[in-house]
Amino acid sequence: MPDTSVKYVAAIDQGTTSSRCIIFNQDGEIVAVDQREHRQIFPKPGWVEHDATEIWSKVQAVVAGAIAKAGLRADQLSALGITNQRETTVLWDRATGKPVHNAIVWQDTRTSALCNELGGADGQDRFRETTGLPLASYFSGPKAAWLLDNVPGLRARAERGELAFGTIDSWLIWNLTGGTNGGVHVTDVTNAGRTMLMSLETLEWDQSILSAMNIPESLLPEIRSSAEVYGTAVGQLAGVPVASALGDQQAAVFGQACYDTGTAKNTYGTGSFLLLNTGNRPVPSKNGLLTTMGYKIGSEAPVYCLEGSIAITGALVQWFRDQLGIIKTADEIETLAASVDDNGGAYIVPAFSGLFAPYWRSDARGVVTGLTRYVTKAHLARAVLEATSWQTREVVDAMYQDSGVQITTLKVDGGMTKNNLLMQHQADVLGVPVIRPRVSETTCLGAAYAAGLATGVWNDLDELKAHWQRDAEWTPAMDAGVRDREYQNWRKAVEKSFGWYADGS
Ligand SMILES: Nc1ncnc2c1ncn2[C@@H]1O[C@H](COP(=O)(O)OP(=O)(O)O)[C@@H](O)[C@H]1O
Ligand SMILES: O=P(O)(O)OC[C@H](O)CO
Repeated sequence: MPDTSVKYVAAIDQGTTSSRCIIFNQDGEIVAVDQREHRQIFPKPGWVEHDATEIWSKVQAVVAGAIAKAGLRADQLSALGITNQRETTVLWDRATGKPVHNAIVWQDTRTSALCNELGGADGQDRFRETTGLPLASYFSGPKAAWLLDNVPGLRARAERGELAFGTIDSWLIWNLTGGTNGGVHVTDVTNAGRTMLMSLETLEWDQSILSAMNIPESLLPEIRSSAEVYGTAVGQLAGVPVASALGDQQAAVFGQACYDTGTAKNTYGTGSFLLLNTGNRPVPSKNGLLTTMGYKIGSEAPVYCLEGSIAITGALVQWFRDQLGIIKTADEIETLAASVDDNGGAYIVPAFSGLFAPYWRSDARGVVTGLTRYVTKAHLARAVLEATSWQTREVVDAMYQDSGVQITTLKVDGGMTKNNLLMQHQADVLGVPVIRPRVSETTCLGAAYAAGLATGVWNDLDELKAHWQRDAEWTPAMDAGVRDREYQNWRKAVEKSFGWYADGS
């Protein structure tokens, strides 16, 4: 039976491949977890969609599952926090509550040509000063513009004020708080910051970008902080304050207690996202990173981050398993890779949908290079894992060049961090210790923390920081000469991936 004197906070993590709900107690410990996958829809090469209605059903199911497993009633939850896959774009009809098209997922490349067109003479940097982002198919604004221009009737309906735009946080909050029956249409600064429509300075929609992309403001949600009560849930969570929203990578920053300027975390999932807290001012990037929001607690000053977004890391392990069939489970890759001492000279650059940070090359495609007859599947298994650590090394180098901050330890989380060989290689190629916390579900934890701060479950960041505990640490052991030589090889391999896809779409 749950302890009735303890306060509980629920968090929903709506991710790219699955949704989960985790309930935490006041010590930040997990009480119950429920998780469900949703369909990945691939209508054409490079296109990736989700059914937002299916996502909403799965979210309701995992909330019910987690509450049941915890043996709690909704009225025992002090708050609900939301964290989500970022950039994925939903348009829905305000009157019916139904999406007007499948959601366009962050990985979808259909807007590459539109982005090239929008860039004009300024190219990728046209909106960078205002938004911190290079023009790339990754972000939501061009996805919304594409829908308005390509789905018959949508532009007229949007101009009549009949439609709503949202990233997944907005879609969930609107539904959780009543949908067509009074649902609130809001987003938080971390999600709004990934649309390429928000100014990092004012934290408001930027009129000149809206007009350049031809997006009516009436579509857009109100931008709020990441930790405040947006509304009260109805339905199975009736009465629970919906009290936080954070993009999943920013939620991991919050859950990893990266509250001090100069602290960083890397989350290793489908892709990997390394965020460095740069304090209360945005730091512009000249080296292929994103300047992005970290979080904003109520009326406090916003915190900014530099981000190195890597599109494919864990997804390369999935490809090795599912497309090549060399391993049967993701865990097997460690045993196979450990059966040899090195990569045998082979490198794999997983530019499956171009390369994100620090290159932003939509013309890149994957390469396997350095092959000789000596190379076995075990060497390739190593090359798969090393692709993750080398890509991370490149974004860490870019962080240093942009911010002058030399990362002295790296906090890590996500599904790949259970791979010891990978984590050791990561420490080796960065030359700094890599540390994993005891609660590895840092994304949900961050959303729960923010919701709990907004509702008085926790008082301040110091209290949250005290919950963080080390679980495992890997220290660098590689000879510096070997490391530098291998890094050069990696960079040569990356160059070979450029220019494979001529029109960049
Ligand atoms: N033992 C392992 N070694 C390497 N990669 C792994 C291992 N176990 C899982 N993965 C990878 O981790 C990813 C899943 O991590 P997760 O944090 O759940 O990702 P996401 O939230 O993006 O779905 C998958 O891409 C999978 O291939
Ligand atoms: O859902 P994830 O964990 O793959 O994260 C996706 C990122 O938010 C994309 O920007």
